Amino acid sequence: MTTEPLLSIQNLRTHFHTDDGVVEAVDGVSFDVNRGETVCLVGESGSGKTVTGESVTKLLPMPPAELVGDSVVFDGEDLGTASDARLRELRGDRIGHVFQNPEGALNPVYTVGYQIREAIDAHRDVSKATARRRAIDLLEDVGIPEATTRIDDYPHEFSGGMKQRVVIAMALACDPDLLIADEPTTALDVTIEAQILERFRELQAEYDMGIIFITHDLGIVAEIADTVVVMYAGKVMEIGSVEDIFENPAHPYTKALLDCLPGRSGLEPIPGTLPSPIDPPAGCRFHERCEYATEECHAGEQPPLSELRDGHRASCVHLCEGADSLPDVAGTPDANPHLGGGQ
Ligand SMILES: Nc1ncnc2c1ncn2[C@@H]1O[C@H](COP(=O)(O)OP(=O)(O)OP(=O)(O)O)[C@@H](O)[C@H]1O
Ligand code: NI
Repeated sequence: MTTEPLLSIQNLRTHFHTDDGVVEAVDGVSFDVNRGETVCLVGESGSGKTVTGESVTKLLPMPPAELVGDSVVFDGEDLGTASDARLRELRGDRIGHVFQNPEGALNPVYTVGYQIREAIDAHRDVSKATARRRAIDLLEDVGIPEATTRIDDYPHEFSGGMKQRVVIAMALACDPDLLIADEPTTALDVTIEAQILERFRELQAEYDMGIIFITHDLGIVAEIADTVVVMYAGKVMEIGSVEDIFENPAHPYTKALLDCLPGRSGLEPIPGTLPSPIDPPAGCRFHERCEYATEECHAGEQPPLSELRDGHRASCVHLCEGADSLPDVAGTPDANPHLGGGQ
């Protein structure tokens, strides 16, 4: 038994070179994924979740993308220096991806059966008949009715939700050690969603698969996550066990996200918008929207992630040096001049 993490991301920085300037989409993100562990990436739209997932095996178009601070170690192997051929070998075999957009993941000119068999053939030496049998099993596993006949249909003959299931089946074709699933169940109804999540769980139990699960749905996070990574504007704001995050959220951003959950104080989205990824503000990237922000939050770098409890860390100046709660500034008028001081 090895105790090394399955995947270790250290100071990942992924930038895009655009006509308007450099987009710092992911700016110093670090976390580990252990075998059998589900790590959920959460955060508002544009936080850098997808770019983080796609940086692992360099699925991004380079250029415009560039991996600046580049340390991704998968099962002891440095993917930062791995060749393109090696990365292709790992993708779809030991590392499976479910993309946020299923349309882009399927080729309209081939049947879904052909595409799943290709995914198997590329990495396994099996007969055509075996690959076909396996493809049918995979389609059944993700809840496609009459998989034996549906396998010969083309992508356009499937509804959006069905296409998404095909994409999930493809990602699972080679029993990956690591599954990176980007909003995999968003297009699906809750019954199928539950069925797919159950399938992930089974594979986890069977093969000790590690999962990076990207989602907006904090209800799913509460259900499936072991560890939660809260991202905002390319940075990790907080990281901890699912219990830490839901029962003891430390960063004001995490609290604000949780407050948007049904049954909590409000259903309103967090006021304000993400800062420009080209010219992010100094200090904490959340300070312009933070009700706890004080002068010291406006300058310098994003505060380091400081440890609150075993493995529970948050990036907030008010929580440094072992303090484990925020100062009592909420509600204090003009604690944060950006918010207009409670007028
Ligand atoms: N090809 C690209 N060129 C320039 N900027 C990009 C590119 N791809 C992503 N970005 C930018 O990188 C940042 C992070 O995007 P990303 O897609 O990772 O966010 P996300 O957290 O996955 O959001 P969502 O929840 O909407 O999927 C955004 O500011 C986005 O505009
Ligand atoms: Ni995304």
